[in-house]
Amino acid sequence: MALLEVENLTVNFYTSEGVVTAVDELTYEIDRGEKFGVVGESGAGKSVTALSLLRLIESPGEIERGSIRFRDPDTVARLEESYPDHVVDVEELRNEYDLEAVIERLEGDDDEETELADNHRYDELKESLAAGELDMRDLIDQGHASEAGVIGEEDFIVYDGDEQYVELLRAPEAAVRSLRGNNVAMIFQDAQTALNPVYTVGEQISEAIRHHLDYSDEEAKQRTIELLDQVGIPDAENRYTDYPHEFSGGMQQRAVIAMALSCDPDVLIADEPTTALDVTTEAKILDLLRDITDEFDTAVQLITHDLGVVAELCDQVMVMYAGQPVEKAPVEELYYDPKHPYTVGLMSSIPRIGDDRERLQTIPGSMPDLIDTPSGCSFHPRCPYAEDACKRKEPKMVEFDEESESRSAKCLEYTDDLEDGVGFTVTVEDDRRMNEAVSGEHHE
Ligand SMILES: Nc1ncnc2c1ncn2[C@@H]1O[C@H](COP(=O)(O)OP(=O)(O)OP(=O)(O)O)[C@@H](O)[C@H]1O
Repeated sequence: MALLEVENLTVNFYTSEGVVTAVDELTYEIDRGEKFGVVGESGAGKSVTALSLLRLIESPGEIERGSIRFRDPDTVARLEESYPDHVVDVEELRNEYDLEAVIERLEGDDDEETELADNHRYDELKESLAAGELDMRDLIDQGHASEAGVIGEEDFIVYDGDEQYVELLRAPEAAVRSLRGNNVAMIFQDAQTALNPVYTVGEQISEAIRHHLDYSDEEAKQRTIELLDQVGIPDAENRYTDYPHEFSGGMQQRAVIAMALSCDPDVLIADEPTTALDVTTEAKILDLLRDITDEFDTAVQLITHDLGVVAELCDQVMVMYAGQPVEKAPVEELYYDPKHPYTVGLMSSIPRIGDDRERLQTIPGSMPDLIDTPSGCSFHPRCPYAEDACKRKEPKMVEFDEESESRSAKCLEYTDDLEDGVGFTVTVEDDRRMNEAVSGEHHE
């Protein structure tokens, strides 16, 4: 069972120009220890997704709906001790409530103005119920059980038989704060903004350790020195008292990684962790991230616009476009056999390490306006293979049986809705892997 499950996550920003849907019904999961890459151009919704996991979306942004479930038995037990009145037993609710009656309660609350009526969710629920596909768990996870008053708005610890998890989106703020750092930590692209220039690097890491763990000053210092050593800071004991400006860019990023790992989180979110670094340092930092997160069995959600970086670190990839995933696959399968034209476009723009040529090709056009996303497939205005159907029909995420279960892509090609189909070919030479990916004749 996955450690982290994100389901139908939708995040809007209410701007003066209109409502920006930055993340749109996003679903994915990450296993314990898995290295999960999230790739896409600027504006795809990668950072908003990451900030949602930490519940750090600020006004005018709002997490509109969805579920973010964190399944770690120790964490469930820890939080249950502090929040014994926020526990839900799904089995009891199944016995107590009739699903149809719960849905009727929602209808009873409804007037024409409500969102539920607006987006036909109520009808969808009824259809799923009629098809025998709806369970109390769905109503809980989709937020309807709390809307209908079946559970409290902050009932976030869920037991269902042997399963147990915390629902981040219903957790009280103090519980979320205890998850941040302890369970889900984040490193940002720019180490300089993460490190405070007026404190020594060592003090800052020690402070993070003391804040989360019950360590004395001396213990925290020893742990910091160990960590600095582990992330490859030479002469860690003496460098403990250095200020951030006395560290090189690569060393600063190593220190930030040490700080993020100091409390042994289950998930580390790394948002473009190597963008500010030169190519050689980037490779070293990615190696370090892989080794050290393997050692601690930490799951990583790596956010980047660069498929080359994903190849260095990740097992699984999700390609995002305009707030939605367009393709998910194990990393090797994605590189050797990409399914979505956007993925192919991204691959074409991977520069080869040591190659000073300009990027081979870039995808023409830019990310659409997220206030008024294009009809049908949101990638169609930029897609070299777009047909009329792509303007009209929104593709579904199609799972592929023939390979691994975790492969899927969102293109009309895979529901046989295209007349000519997508015509790219990808050639990859073994020793050069995906850096030689070449898209078909359509990308001139
Ligand atoms: N504070 C905000 N106010 C309004 N819109 C926002 C805000 N933050 C993000 N957005 C919207 O959300 C979209 C997705 O942003 P996000 O930062 O997640 O993209 P990204 O894929 O991480 O891109 P980048 O690589 O540039 O960080 C943006 O295009 C923007 O329209």
